[in-house]
Amino acid sequence: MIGILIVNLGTPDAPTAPAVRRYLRAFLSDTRVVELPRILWWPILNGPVLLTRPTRSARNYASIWLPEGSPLLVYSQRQCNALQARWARRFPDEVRVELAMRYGNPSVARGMAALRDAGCHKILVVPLYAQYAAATTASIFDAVAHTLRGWREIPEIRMIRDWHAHPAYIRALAENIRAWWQEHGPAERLLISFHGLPQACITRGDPYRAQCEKTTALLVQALGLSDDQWTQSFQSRFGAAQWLKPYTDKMLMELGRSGVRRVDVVCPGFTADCVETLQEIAMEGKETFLQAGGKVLRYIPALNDHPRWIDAFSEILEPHWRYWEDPEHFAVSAQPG
Ligand SMILES: C=CC1=C(C)c2cc3[nH]c(cc4nc(cc5[nH]c(cc1n2)c(C)c5CCC(=O)O)C(CCC(=O)O)=C4C)c(C)c3C=C
Ligand SMILES: [Fe+2]
Ligand SMILES: [Fe+2]
Repeated sequence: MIGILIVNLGTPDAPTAPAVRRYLRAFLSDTRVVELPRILWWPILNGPVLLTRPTRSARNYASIWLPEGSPLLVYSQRQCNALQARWARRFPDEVRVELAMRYGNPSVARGMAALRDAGCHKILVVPLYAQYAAATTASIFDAVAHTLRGWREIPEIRMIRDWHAHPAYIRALAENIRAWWQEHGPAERLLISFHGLPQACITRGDPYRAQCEKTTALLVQALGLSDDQWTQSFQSRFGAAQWLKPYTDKMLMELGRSGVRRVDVVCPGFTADCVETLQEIAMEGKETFLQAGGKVLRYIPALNDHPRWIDAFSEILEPHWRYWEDPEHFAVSAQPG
């Protein structure tokens, strides 16, 4: 049996300040996420950040919470279930898909143990991020490695690094947007917004910005947009440092002020809708745009568990685990040196 561990960021267990505090403490204690020396960061985290942010954040989560739970968890779980169902039809008893969260529940340790207990000796780790950043992708690798420290027999492991330019991903994004326009009519401007990252991460070598720009270029080309029909920006700034620019909120203000009346926003970096898309863009971003003079802001939903994304995602993942079934791969490594 081959195990597929799909890993997303994580989300609070409840839309309450204590649950958000627990989640933020785990998230923001990660040295991959905040790269400041602990002696500087610890008092800031345990002081202003964890005293004030959980209350405000909990309100944001409450405004988008689903009956089944946090949207990030609900949509990520549906993606896993759909992948599992799809593969169970085509390759009975060959693959087992588990969802894990880097911070909070269900944990990486639990997901790995579930795969081990199901008899998986080969595990493909899939961070749910199309664009690579050390803060997100590499941190998932850390969590997997940390879990394996407690195992005597470790499985064969592969990890997908990113899929920012994969034709199936670009096609799914483009079809998603085209279907939206067919149903709701076209917009004046498409704003393509990615999660931000501190500028210093790029200076230190993260390929994140370049990968976001590549995704945008391919998407715009697939949609056949001319340069005056789209803009790209980065959202979700955190803290006082410089983040990637242009900032999404500033861009929405500028668009509103410059007389653009109708803007559609799409967030290709998020495969599952979450507080950053449903609250920050669809609610807060909309208010910003309208206050600046805009008339209509529409948020185009993420790929979530739409069949066109499950098709594309399985196309992206299959070569990575079916490689284990390919006798040629073993023949190469078995050649006498
Ligand atoms: C898509 C890729 C992501 C990158 C890159 C990323 C970097 C990053 N994020 C923070 C701080 C916060 N992010 C928060 C939420 C959040 N971030 C991502 C994805 C990326 N983050 C997602 C999918 C979510 C949503 C989680 C959910 O529960 O819905 C939050 C928490 C929300 C809040 O309090 O506003 C923080 C904080 C940093 C510092 C960082 C890079 C260094
Ligand atoms: Fe984030
Ligand atoms: Fe946010």
